[in-house]
Amino acid sequence: MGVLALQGDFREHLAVLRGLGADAVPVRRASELDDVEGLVIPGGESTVMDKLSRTFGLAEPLTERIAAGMPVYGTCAGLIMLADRVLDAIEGQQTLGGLDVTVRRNAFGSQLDSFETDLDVPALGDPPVHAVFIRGPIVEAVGERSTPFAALGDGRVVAVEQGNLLGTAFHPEITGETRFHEYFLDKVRAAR
Ligand SMILES: NC(=O)CC[C@H](N)C(=O)O
Repeated sequence: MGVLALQGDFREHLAVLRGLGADAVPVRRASELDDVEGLVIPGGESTVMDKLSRTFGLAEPLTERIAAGMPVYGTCAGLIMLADRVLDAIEGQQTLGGLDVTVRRNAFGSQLDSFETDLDVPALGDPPVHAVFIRGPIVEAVGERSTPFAALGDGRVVAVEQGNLLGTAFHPEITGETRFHEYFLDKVRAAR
């Protein structure tokens, strides 16, 4: 398992994955990407992650691996990196793409930039997920190829799935929640 380690909270993801028994390694260059079967893209700042991934020559191989079916789980900025379309992006911001969704960056406005809530995630069962949003995005439009995975009480989509891709607008890696990573590791095993 790889965790994209250019920027953001990659250490937290490595810790959760290792706690689940996965052989998890940081990925900072294209040669390291060749060695992994699945990848987590952490939370952080999507604009910075975008620039660094292009500077370090990772953007192209990442896009190719995603298109070839590598399982990828993106949290928050990682979800933005996976989205095919981004609203409120900065000028010139690019994404890796793959997820047929439109996300809006920093969607919760200044007062609610960060908040926590209990979220029902049908695919994960009980109990509800304690979800922490930190200047998180929202999924404004779910395209034909992707499916909502979780929504807020008002119906706004905050997690999506599309084949081997999974994205959450919040951060399970910082709350002791392991079910998303377990669900994702199952995808990685199934893709072998
Ligand atoms: N916690 C996060 O990952 C924040 C995402 C950040 N606001 C962005 O646009 O990339």
